[in-house]
Amino acid sequence: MTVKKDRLRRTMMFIPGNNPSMMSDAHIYGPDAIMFDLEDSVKLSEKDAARFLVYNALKTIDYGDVEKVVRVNPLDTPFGKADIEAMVKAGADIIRLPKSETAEDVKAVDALISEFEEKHGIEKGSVGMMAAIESGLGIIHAYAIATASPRLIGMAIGAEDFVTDLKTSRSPDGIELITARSMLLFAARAAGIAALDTVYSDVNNEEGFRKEVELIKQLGFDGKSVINPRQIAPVVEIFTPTLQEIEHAENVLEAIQEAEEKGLGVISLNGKMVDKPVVERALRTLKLAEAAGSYRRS
Ligand SMILES: CC(C)(COP(=O)(O)OP(=O)(O)OC[C@H]1O[C@@H](n2cnc3c(N)ncnc32)[C@H](O)[C@@H]1OP(=O)(O)O)[C@@H](O)C(=O)NCCC(=O)NCCSC(=O)C[C@@](O)(CC(=O)O)C(=O)O
Ligand SMILES: [Mg+2]
Repeated sequence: MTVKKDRLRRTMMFIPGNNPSMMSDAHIYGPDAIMFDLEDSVKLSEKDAARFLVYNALKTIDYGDVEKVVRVNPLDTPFGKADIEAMVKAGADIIRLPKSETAEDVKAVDALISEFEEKHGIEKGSVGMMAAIESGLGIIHAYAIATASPRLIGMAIGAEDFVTDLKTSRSPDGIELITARSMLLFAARAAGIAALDTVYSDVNNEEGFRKEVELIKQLGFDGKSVINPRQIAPVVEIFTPTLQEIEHAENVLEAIQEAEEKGLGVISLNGKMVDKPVVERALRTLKLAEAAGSYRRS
């Protein structure tokens, strides 16, 4: 079995790897994925303990359908290799590499995952990967990174580190991130993998959060990392097609069927042109609605 590339990944909720109470309840809040963090939310003195905690959580807690992602430490730290071995052995679905800057960074992790799959009797190729880009150099290499391993299910931007690298800070409208978000998105789409947005750190600012989710959805992202259960519902709401959008998509499909019966490739629906790309978008709307459980194909 290879890793499932096209499942819903609207919300990936970070949990600090040294917080057992969050680990035991996280799936109850209904994220699409849980992202256990062994990297920046865990201080150096707790790295080994956090790895052990996450290992045990993966081995003993039934997270149901929620995807289990682990953000490991980079390989240029003393923890990266041990993190990867423990998480592959524990049954993580996806290994997330932070601060990816080159295709070689991704290839090195891919090779270790292969080694540990074999060593621990895990099905070859079944552990997926995500690469997080958090620097200007990473963005410059985005397409090479996106195509560096068949294990990659997606690529994410890590905005807090990224703006630090840029020598700026995050603003309410996110102007400093617009080019990087777009470049990451182009690379992900060209490689056929998911594009996942970064965290919004001001958890009490729901209005600002919603604005950011609407922006990244409009740009084309597939989902967003969240850091708190309160951030899950707004993302799901914004990423789930509305009844009006579902109805419109159905009307588009009916209209194009009518066009085909008449031997036409283009037809007008309420004064607007319906052609192949419009049909593709309608199909995607219905697929998203179906995956979100708000639509069933008749
Ligand atoms: C933000 C805050 C402190 C707020 O605390 P608060 O106390 O105000 O939370 P409350 O809302 O009061 O919690 C109500 C109930 O929910 C429970 N609960 C809360 N959060 C939960 C959760 N995440 N998972 C499960 N359960 C949770 C809580 O235990 C309580 O349960 P209970 O007591 O039973 O009622 C807290 O959420 C938190 O620590 N978040 C995780 C932070 C984290 O992981 N950061 C690292 C990743 S970012 C990074 O590294 C940057 C990056 O790399 C990112 C990139 O790459 O994109 C870059 O560069 O940008
Ligand atoms: Mg970061």
